[in-house]
Amino acid sequence: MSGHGQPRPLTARKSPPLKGEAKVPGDKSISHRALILGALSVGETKVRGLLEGEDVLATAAAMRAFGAEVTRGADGEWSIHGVGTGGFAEPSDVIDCGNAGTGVRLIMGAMATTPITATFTGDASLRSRPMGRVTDPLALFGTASYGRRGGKLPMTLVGAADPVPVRYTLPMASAQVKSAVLLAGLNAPGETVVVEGEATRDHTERMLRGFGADVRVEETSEGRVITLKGQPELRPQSIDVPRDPSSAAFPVCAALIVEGSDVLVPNIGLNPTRAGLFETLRDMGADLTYENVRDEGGEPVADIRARFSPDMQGISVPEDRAASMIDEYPILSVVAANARGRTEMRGVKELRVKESDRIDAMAKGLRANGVSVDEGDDWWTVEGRGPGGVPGGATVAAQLDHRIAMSFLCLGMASAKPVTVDDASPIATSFPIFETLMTGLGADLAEGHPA
Ligand SMILES: O=C(O)C1=C[C@@H](OP(=O)(O)O)[C@@H](O)[C@H](O)C1
Ligand SMILES: C=C(OP(=O)(O)O)C(=O)O
Repeated sequence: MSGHGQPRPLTARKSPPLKGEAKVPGDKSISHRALILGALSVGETKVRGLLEGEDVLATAAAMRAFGAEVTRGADGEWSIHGVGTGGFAEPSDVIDCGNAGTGVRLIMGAMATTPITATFTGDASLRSRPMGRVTDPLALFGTASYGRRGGKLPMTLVGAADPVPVRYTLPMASAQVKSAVLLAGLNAPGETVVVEGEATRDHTERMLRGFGADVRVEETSEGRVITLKGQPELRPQSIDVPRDPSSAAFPVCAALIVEGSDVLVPNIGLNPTRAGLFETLRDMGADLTYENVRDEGGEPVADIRARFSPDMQGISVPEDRAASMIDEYPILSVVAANARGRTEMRGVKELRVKESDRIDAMAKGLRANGVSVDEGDDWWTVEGRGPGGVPGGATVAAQLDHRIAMSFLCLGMASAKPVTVDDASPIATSFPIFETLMTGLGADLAEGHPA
């Protein structure tokens, strides 16, 4: 897993035009959920297009540790024989979720209302991230947790023996916290209610319904009120995972900033709770079109075409869009550096508690490559240098963060001098084919530092 081996420096040089089709892997959020809900239903769930990145493979291993049978067929189709709601067995060893915030937080929720004990850990990045945001609402069900100071992993959860249903208002915009509470509510009697002030990705609600749970969503003056009826018998499903918009963001944005590019990224999930980046790029003047828009398995899907866009202007990104593009701010800032004028990103303090402090990581790396960045607690601004105007030439720290590593490699594809990331190994957590895919489009990526 990333962070356990030798660091692997990777350098991106100015790229010739990027051309062709970029088939990105399956959606990470949907992949985690398919494994977890498959493990909580009785019978066999089949999943095609599962993301086979380290984060999701850690969740697959965890589901085995809780008693589900999880296998991969030779054709790449995954099969999960679940144990039913409340049927998780007590794992005989520590659950290592690697780099995955989504994995650990959703699994904590899924086991929290079963009378078993489990201990969770992860890599150095995951061990630095806050877990209190999940264990606080889980305590309301009757779950006890014992972690390091500040609510950090390693952490032991003792599942509630007599869970009570919960009504919880999210204190921050987080689909992981919302999902943990809903998954815990599955094994509590009565109705569990989550209220979210800002809409976050709704894959858990959609997939719970697909598995036969009773989930109601109402828009009220408080926000979205999600009500789940506890103790359903989940029915196994056959799931086709759409390709990940958060991975699509990299070839799309690289095409917008590399002169002469024209790239088609087919079959991308465009759930409105995930598509904020593409709207923002269009607002900046990007040449980006949706082709063949359709509905697949309850999720909107389209092919995205991105062409070199020399006329992009910096904008002030609407704050209420933040949740729908939260993982895309690092790559947006790379596009912003190649646009004209200032791009302002506000209401984004959640970026500080991701795999790295993403405002800090991007600000340091952009400055080192000749881009001016200003930042406050929950905002940052990037001064555009115009198309191809970034000097480049620096090595940046990826800080065990896949999105930071991929963003700076895309920066290097459009900069005057090469850009190096000190360790590209975290990319395998979410986008294991990133290098092959980008070099297939024409990008110049090479191991090591520039000579
Ligand atoms: O629920 C999910 O699948 C995710 C939710 C988001 O995290 P938060 O819930 O912390 O905002 C996002 O950053 C992460 O990559 C995936
Ligand atoms: C924040 C991310 O993931 P996670 O929280 O699952 O580690 C991400 O993939 O950008």
